[in-house]
Amino acid sequence: MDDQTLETLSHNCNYIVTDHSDDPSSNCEADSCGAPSLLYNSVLVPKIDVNIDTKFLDSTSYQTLETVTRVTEQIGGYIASMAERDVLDGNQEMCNNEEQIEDLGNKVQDTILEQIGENTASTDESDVLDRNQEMCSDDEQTLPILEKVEELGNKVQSLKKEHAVLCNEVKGITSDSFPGSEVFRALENLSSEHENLKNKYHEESELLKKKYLEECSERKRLYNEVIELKGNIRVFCRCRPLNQDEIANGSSSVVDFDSSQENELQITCSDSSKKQFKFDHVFRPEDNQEAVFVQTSPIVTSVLDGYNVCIFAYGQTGTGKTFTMEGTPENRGVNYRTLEDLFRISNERSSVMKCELFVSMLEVYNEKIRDLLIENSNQPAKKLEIKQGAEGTQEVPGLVEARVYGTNEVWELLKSGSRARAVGSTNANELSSRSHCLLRVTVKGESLINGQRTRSHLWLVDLAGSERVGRIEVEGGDCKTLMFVQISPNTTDLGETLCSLNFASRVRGIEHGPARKQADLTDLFKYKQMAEKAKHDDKEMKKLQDSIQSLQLRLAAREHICRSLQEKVRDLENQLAEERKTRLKQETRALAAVSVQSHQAQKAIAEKKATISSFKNEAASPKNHQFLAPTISFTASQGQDFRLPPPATTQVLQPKRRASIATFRPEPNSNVPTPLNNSNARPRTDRVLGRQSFVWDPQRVWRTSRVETTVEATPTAASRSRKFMGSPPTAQPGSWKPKHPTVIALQRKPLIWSPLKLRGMKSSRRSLLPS
Ligand SMILES: Nc1ncnc2c1ncn2[C@@H]1O[C@H](COP(=O)(O)OP(=O)(O)OP(=O)(O)O)[C@@H](O)[C@H]1O
Repeated sequence: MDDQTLETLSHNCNYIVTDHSDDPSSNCEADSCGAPSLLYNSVLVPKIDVNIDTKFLDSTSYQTLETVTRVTEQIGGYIASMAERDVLDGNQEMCNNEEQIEDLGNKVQDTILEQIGENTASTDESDVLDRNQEMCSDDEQTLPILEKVEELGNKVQSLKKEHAVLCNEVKGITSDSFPGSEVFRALENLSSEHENLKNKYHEESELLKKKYLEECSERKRLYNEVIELKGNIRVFCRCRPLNQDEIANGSSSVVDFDSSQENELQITCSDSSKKQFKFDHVFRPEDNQEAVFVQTSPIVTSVLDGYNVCIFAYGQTGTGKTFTMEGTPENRGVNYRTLEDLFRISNERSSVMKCELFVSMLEVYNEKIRDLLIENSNQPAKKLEIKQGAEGTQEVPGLVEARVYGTNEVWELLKSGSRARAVGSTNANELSSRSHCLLRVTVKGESLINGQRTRSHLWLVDLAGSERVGRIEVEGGDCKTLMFVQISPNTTDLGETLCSLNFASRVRGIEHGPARKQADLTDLFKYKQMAEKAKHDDKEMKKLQDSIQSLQLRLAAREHICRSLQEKVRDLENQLAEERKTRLKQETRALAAVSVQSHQAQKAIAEKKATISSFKNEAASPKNHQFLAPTISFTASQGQDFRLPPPATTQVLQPKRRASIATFRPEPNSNVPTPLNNSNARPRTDRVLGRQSFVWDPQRVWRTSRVETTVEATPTAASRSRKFMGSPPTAQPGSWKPKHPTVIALQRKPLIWSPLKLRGMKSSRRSLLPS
């Protein structure tokens, strides 16, 4: 193929090779030219787009292109088939295919070139030229075909290289790289082993956690014990050096430190006598701030353990209280070092404890409290007061609490507090001598292991000059206290030095109760309030229950009374009814008896009359006139008159009525008060009647007695209730026998008229009633 032909072809053909290997989204979809790209087992087979403008190709070239497409498809097919097979086989296949691909690539290249060459040869030159001209006018951008072919060749080469690399990679992949059933089993074993280990680890970690907590509390306890053994009030004495002026004035020191006697000092008095003082630690003039803090820090650690701590400096003006507590930027004092230490320890414990630090600063001057951080918070001045908080702690409500995160911030706060302190007076030194400066550090801690919360305070106090303070009250509180007694060695300050040392010795002798660990009091207070409320509610409930119980008892008693009253009413009503019945019966029977007797009497009288008339007739004869028949008059209840012979007394025969008498009889062995055994209701003895009667007291009857009738009580009533004593015990209806003498007499002895009896009546009161 000559250059011209190639040039012509380059103008007529547009043959673009596009590499899609960077496109991760490419997949097995074939494009318009049928060149597939494959993604298999993370091996990206690059997709080749061969875009040839077919309008410039004849049928042969077109066939060639088809061949190329087919070949490409074959390559894709090989790769696809390789993908479908086992990787091991695929690996081998890949190696075999490598050569095939190479051959095919060469074949494709040759075929294209050959076909293009043939095509060029067979094409009419003039036609090609025409087309070339057309192409030039249509598309100036078309690349020469040779370049394209070369490019394609390069691509094929680079693909080969890539393929070779991939093959090597595939070779590296052995069957062991793929999970077989054994691998799965091993994995399962591993996973179960892992699970067991996890559980074991969890158990062990729980155990360790528990042990850790125990150890922590033990450490705290022991630490606290050590502090307590040292004394909850510890007194350190610090003597400042003689200053330049004093040295210049030739002043000498009155304080002696005996190196053999640690923690002791001697004061040479004006009379040359020596006074010895002993403290928990004695700092000499040459001891620096660091040495002071080494002794101070153990007590500071207690704050993080949840204990309240108070460190204060006491002493004459100019003895170094402020120097010890605040210090200078070069020689920082206890305040700064304490906070530094708190941050350090809280950071060390950060994995087990969450700590928040807050700082407040106040000044007590002329018995007024001034918030020294108020200037920072742009808040108006408030009247602050010390109040007794929950659990007896001293609180200052409304005091600014600044959260601090680091020592730099603390230093800034301390400086601004000191500035605020100085603002109040034109003479800062004068003010500092008269006022107390208090720095409060609040530590809020929360254990990340058991969630226990603590809230403790560290008070760092720089007191006013001791000579200005009338009296200091050290109260039996629950915090660990450290006092710095500051002294001057100067002879001129001897008096004040002795005063301070004496006071400090007394303070050291104070027996302080054991410090208590401070829980977060806000929660505690809340719970305490709730507990108190619950207690109060319990009490109220108990009271209510008691009153309900007593009301129930009263109600039951009243119900009982009511029931017994109802019972009594019923009994009395029954008794009354029975009595009425009995009385009615008695009267009826008595009347019936009287009527029978009167009837018999009438009959007898009629007989007697007949006898008498016959007797009269007999008597009419002279021999019989010696006897005078008497006249008898007798009045019966039925209105019949029985005339008795004079001078006999006429008596009206009436059925006698007898009222029932109710008596109260005590139950045998009964303590129930009755009219008989109750002196208030004792019955009067009716001597005339020979019976007992009583004064009726309805109330007593209802309350105490049982109503009983005497003999006259009805049998039914008696049988119903044993209250009716004296009634016939076996009385049955109809078998009852009257006891009324008249009735008995009338029943038993029928009145039979006899003149013989009339004779006996002359001298006595005549009666038809049996004696
Ligand atoms: N141990 C010391 N070493 C070096 N200098 C000291 C020491 N103690 C105190 N001073 C210095 O003595 C001076 C007075 O100290 P400072 O102001 O702390 O006394 P103070 O007791 O706080 O007085 P005031 O009661 O008036 O506030 C300061 O200049 C301070 O630097």
